[in-house]
Amino acid sequence: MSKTRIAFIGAGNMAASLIGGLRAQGLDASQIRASDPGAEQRAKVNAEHGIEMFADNAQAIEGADVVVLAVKPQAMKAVCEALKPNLKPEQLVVSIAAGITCASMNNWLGAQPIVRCMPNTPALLRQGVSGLYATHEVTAAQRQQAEQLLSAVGIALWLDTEQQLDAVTAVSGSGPAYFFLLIEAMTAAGEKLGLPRETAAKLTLQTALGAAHMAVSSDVDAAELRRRVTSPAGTTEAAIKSFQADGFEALVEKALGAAAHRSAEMAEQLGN
Ligand SMILES: NC(=O)C1=CN([C@@H]2O[C@H](COP(=O)(O)OP(=O)(O)OC[C@H]3O[C@@H](n4cnc5c(N)ncnc54)[C@H](O)[C@@H]3O)[C@@H](O)[C@H]2O)C=CC1
Ligand SMILES: O=C(O)[C@@H]1CCC=N1
Repeated sequence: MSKTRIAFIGAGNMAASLIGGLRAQGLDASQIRASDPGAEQRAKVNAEHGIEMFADNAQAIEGADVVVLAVKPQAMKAVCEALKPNLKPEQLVVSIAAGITCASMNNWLGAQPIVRCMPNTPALLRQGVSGLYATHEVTAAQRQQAEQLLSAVGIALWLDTEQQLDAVTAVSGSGPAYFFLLIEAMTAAGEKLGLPRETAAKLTLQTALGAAHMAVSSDVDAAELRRRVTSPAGTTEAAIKSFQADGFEALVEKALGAAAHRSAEMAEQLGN
C-alpha cells in the first residue's frame, strides 16, 4: 500500500470512512483522490482528509492503481459507462455498491479486473467488516491491494463465490441497522416498564457494548454465553422463552432472507 494510488468515485459516507481509515494507516494524502458532483461534499472531504477532490470522475482516476466505485447502486451503470474510455486495463476496480454484479460492471466497463465487496458503516470507527470477491482477471498483487484497502477500516474476509455477497449484505452490510432496531426497541420497552428514557437508553447501550465485547473476546460461543446469563426458572429464561414462543429465530431468518433476496433482485433490476 505504501505507493498505491487510490481514486474514489463518489465521496459520500462509505468513501469518507474508507479514506479516513487509509489516512489513519499512514497513507499520504497525495496517494488518494476522490470525485463527487456535490461541491459541499468535495469541500468537506478535502477539509477532513486533505486529499485532492474533483468534480470530474475521469480526471480523478488519472494515474490511479485502484479505482473505488462508491456511488449508489442506481448510479453505477451511468458512472461505469462514462468511465470506460478513461480506464486503463491494469487499473483495479473495487466496487462497494450493493447488488451490482461483476458481470454487469464488466459489461459497462469492459474486461477490467474487479473486486466486489460489501463493507458496513462501523467502518467509520475502523470497526467494520467486509466480504470480498475477486474476478479471475484480478492479480495476486491486486487482491492484496483490495484487502489492504478494506482492512484499513476493519476485518476483510474473502469469499469463494460472488453469490455469497448477497448473504454478506444481509448479515453484516445491513446488520448494523438490525442492532440499532433492537436498541430502539429495548429502550422503548425499558421506558414502558417505568424507567426514564435516558436511563433506559444508557442501560441498553452499555449492555449492547458489553455483550458485543464479551462475544468477541470470549473463548465460548454466543449460545454458551447466553446460557450463563440464563438462570433456571429466572428472569432471562422468562424473556428468552417469550422471544422463542413468538418465533424469534424464524423472524431473523426471514428478515435476512429478505435482505439477501433484495440484493439479488437489485442485481437483476439495475444490472442491464
Ligand atoms: N451505507 C451503508 O451502510 C453501506 C453502503 N454500501 C454501498 O456504498 C455505496 C455508497 O453508499 P453511501 O456512501 O452510503 O452513499 P452516499 O449517498 O453517502 O454517497 C454516494 C456519493 O456519491 C456521489 N455521487 C452521486 N452521483 C455521482 C457520480 N455520477 N459520480 C461521482 N459521485 C457521485 C454523491 O454525491 C454522494 O456523495 C452504495 O452503493 C451502497 O450500496 C455498502 C455497504 C454499506
Ligand atoms: O441498504 C442498503 O442497500 C445498503 C447496503 C448495505 C447497507 N446499506
